[in-house]
Formats: sequence, structure tokens, C-alpha cells
Amino acid sequence: MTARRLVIATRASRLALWQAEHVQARLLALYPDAQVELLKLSTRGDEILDRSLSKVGGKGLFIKELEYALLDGRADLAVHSLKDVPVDMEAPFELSTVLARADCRDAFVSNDFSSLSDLPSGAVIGTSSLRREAQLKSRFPHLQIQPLRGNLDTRLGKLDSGQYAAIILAAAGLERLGLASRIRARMTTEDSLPAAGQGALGIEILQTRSDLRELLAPLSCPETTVCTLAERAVSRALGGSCQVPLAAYAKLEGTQLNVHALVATPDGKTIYRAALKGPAAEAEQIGLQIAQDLMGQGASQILASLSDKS
Ligand SMILES: NCc1[nH]cc(CCC(=O)O)c1CC(=O)O
Repeated sequence: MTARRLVIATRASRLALWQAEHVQARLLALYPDAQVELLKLSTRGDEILDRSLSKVGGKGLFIKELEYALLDGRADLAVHSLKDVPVDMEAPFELSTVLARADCRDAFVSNDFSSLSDLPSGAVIGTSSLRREAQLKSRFPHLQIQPLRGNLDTRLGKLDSGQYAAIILAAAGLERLGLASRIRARMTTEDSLPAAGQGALGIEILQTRSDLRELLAPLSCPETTVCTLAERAVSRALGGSCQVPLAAYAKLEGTQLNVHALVATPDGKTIYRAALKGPAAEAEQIGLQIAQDLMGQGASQILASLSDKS
């Protein structure tokens, strides 16, 4: 590899910067002669902190500005939390690389309680994720859910100011920011099935950049790639967005992929679950079959009623 310059587009939040710097460090370790720089951008998703994201247009909000930078050549690659990358990425963009996953579980964070089962009736839990809300309401119907927006530091600040008895956050984000000590309990995937791609990082490039595809290949984690292929296939087949309480989680067991998914009503009163094991080589097919299973159970009505409202 000859010396060259690479620019990484990133959001400017502390978590996004950690992720971009992680990719920067991995690239520099591989290509010590390269010059790897960060281009920090503000996205609409970062600017809209007062309204529920599900009402203002969903996940793409966090990545558009980064894609403009790829298009006009200001940046070569964009680093994202895979969870925030729309499942229907289209030409000229490509999800070229999925890196090794950190803990994909949701974390229970509280100053006063050590787990969800310790919370008294009526206690207020902060989360703006419909997926977390539906699963919480189903498992702990005596708790109250209140919206919680903002970056990780903002959300922790709101917990500390006493507005919530507890909040639910992705364990991976807290770990990356050195905040793992705030985690009181990691929720089992039975109690809170994660979002497709949770805990993994994805790199986006222009499809025309086969030079980059090769250069980034050593960063790819084959296990995480295959798991998230299945998870994102479930989400894609269900027209997944953050307007829908939808979870998908895959685990690699030898050569077999074990995939679990659910679709719920936001009140948690109905939860359709599906699971399927199959050869890892058929990851996307397994995801598709799970989505069909969920649709057959009744998920299609939930999806239709939620899209009517938006
Ligand atoms: N929805 C925002 C978001 N996107 C990625 C993470 C954390 C890191 C990850 O899951 O990869 C978070 C925060 C959270 O859900 O608590």
C-alpha cells in the first residue's frame, strides 16, 4: 500500500467521533504511511433534538450530510453505528464494511435501582425507542415510559437531574465512551431483543470506489457481517424504520446462524416473535423467512396501522 490520504466523514457527537477515531486508528495501524483525517459534520438528526425522531423522518437524518461529503469528494468513507444505517441503502452508496460487534445488548442505567424488577409501580423509564418501549411495557406493564432524546451525555444528564428513575441505552455506546460503570444491568436478549445491527460499526463508501473496498477489507469482521446481514434482511423485508417496534438479533453458532426477531405494537400488548436456525451462508434468506413468519402471524397489520399514522 503506497502512502495516500483518506478522509473519514463523521457526525460530531462524542460517540460518532469515538467510532470514526477507532476506524482511523485501525487504518493507520494497517497503513502507517497513510494520512487519515476526520471531517466532522453536523446532521439534521443532531440538530433536531426537541422532537421525536420517529416523527421527523427517521434514521436517514443522521447520514445524509455524510453522504453529501462522499458525493462531492470531501470524504472517502463515512463511519456509522450500523443500527442507524437505513436497510435500503441505494446506489451510488454502498455499505462496504462491517466491523466486529461490541456488546449488542440494551443496558439498564439508574442511580437508585439495580434492575428493572426493583422498580416500584409507576416508576418513570426514559427511552425514545419504540422497540425498547414495547418490550418494556410487555414485560413490566406497571412502569411508565417517557421520551428521552439527545446524545448519550445529554440522556445521562437527564437521568441525573432526576427526571427518570432509570433509562435504557445501548451497552455498546456507553462502553465506547468509557461510561460502562453507569450500567447497572445488561438486559437479556429475551427481555429486550436488540435492534438490527446494534453494537456494530458500518463503513459506507461510493460503489465506484473499488480501491477503498479492498483497502477496508481487513477491517471487516466476517461473523458480524453475516449476523447483521440476516438482521438487516428481516428489517428490510418488513420495511423497517424507527417508526416500527422491530427487533432482530442473530448469533453465529459454528456454521449455523440463530436468528430471533419480533414486531410489536407500541403499547407492547401484541408481540409477534419468530426464530429460525440455518446455514450462515443463507443469512439473508433466513432473515427473509423470519420476516415472512412475522407477517403471517399478523405483523403486516401492525406495520400498516403504524404507517397510516405517519
Ligand atoms: N439510536 C442512537 C444510537 N445509535 C447507536 C447507539 C449506540 C451504539 C450501537 O448500538 O451501536 C445509539 C445509542 C443508543 O441506542 O442508546
